[in-house]
Amino acid sequence: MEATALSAGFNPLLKRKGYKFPRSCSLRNSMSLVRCNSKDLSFGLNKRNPQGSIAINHRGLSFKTNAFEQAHSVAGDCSFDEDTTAKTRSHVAEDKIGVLLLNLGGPETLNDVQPFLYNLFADPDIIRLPRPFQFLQGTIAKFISVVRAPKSKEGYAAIGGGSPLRKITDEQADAIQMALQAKNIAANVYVGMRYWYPFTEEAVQQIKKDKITRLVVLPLYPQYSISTTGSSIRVLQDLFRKDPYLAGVPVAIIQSWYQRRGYVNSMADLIEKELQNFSDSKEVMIFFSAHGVPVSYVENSGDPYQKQMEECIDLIMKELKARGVYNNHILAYQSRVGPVQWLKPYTDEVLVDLGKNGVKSLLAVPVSFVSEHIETLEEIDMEYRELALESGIENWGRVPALGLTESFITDLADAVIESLPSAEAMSNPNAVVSEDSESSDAFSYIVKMFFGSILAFLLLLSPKMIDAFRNHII
Ligand SMILES: C=CC1=C(C)c2cc3[nH]c(cc4nc(cc5[nH]c(cc1n2)c(C)c5CCC(=O)O)C(CCC(=O)O)=C4C)c(C)c3C=C
Ligand SMILES: [Fe+2]
Repeated sequence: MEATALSAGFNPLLKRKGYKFPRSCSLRNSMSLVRCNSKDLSFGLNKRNPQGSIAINHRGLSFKTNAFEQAHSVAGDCSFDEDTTAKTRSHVAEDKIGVLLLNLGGPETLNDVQPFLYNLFADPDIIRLPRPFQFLQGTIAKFISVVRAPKSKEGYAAIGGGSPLRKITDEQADAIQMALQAKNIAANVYVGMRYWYPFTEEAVQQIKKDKITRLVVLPLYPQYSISTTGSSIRVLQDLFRKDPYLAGVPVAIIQSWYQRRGYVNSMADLIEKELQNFSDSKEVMIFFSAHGVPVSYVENSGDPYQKQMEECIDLIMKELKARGVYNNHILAYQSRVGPVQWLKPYTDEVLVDLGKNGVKSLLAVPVSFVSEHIETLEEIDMEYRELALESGIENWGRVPALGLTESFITDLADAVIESLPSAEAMSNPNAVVSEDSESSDAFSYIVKMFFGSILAFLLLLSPKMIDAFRNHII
């Protein structure tokens, strides 16, 4: 896991601070620190419960923890040194802790689809225009969102008329809050979406209202990409810099967590379980399908997404091998949009090739996201399944998203706890992004803007471009 304080975290490539955290921590907090509704919580130390276990039941979810086990080590991999443990303890005692889950957001009704797409394409981390053309971002976003909306609406209509992302993320927030309570950490867990309600701005307002004094930011993307975690953190940075209260709140950002044991093991559990549904389980091709990003992100902007994705798959496969599962596997990228090159190989092309090459059984594993969403429920379950069956694959399976899997939620709670001591206030709230010297030449700027606008509109209106945005299905 990489956790960085807010001031260090916004450009992981340039400003990595080099924090190193253990995979688990030892906590010696008093149980009296647990604050929650007594109906939801029971614990005690008596003859019937000599381990001092704590059971929490809340909205149908339940967690158990062992107070004594916690007192020594949560998972036993390794533990914080005395100093870090003492710091964690003092934060828990003195601070009002908040956890902000960052996610993408999704349209809840078909009427939301076009404005949701507008928000997405208006994000300069999604459509990255050269500086002289950035004033066109809103217009281009409007244009693409209108062109793409009908196709997108079909997809959302096929999964029940809207994205399930808000509901699932709220449930994950509740579950993480309870898992933290089970580990003697009282925290408020907030959800901040990038492109739809509840927006990150709303969550941040609530954090301020609640007078949170220490914040952990946990993006719900296992791997870091400029287009996902990077984009959300940029928004957060702007909000924190502008506000004197927030600028002083110590913040820790967990940039990526695909390498955590709890995550890797939970993924391996799901894959192992799903393999059992095949009669020829040893012959099944494990097909990891990740959301793509344009190649330029990786090659020109240093996006670590592809490297992290490959490492993530290696870790999961190593874990499976350690369990005696030796299936073949492959990684491909799905969901490309627009006319540029995306990370290869493309999921649809690989499925066709595998079918041609005689693969008969295939287990699809969505790996870049931890909730069910349009790309698992529509793109994988419907479109790719159909394509695979047409291409000669006879047995198809799909691993569910991690969602509320207990071992996974518990591990995220551990990640939060481990990052608490590293939280730091923004060190330089007045820092402003330096102006590009290019724009100082006013005349050349105006000329570029004028011809740029004409060129951009000609390009955008070309039939090839319209088709690329309309038909590359997400
Ligand atoms: C790690 C996950 C994701 C990456 C990386 C990512 C990059 C990325 N996405 C688009 C364009 C679209 N994404 C859309 C939906 C969508 N994207 C992700 C995740 C990642 N995106 C999720 C989980 C979702 C679904 C949300 C939901 O409603 O359930 C869409 C809209 C869907 C559609 O039109 O059909 C678009 C468009 C780009 C351009 C990009 C990288 C630059
Ligand atoms: Fe996306």
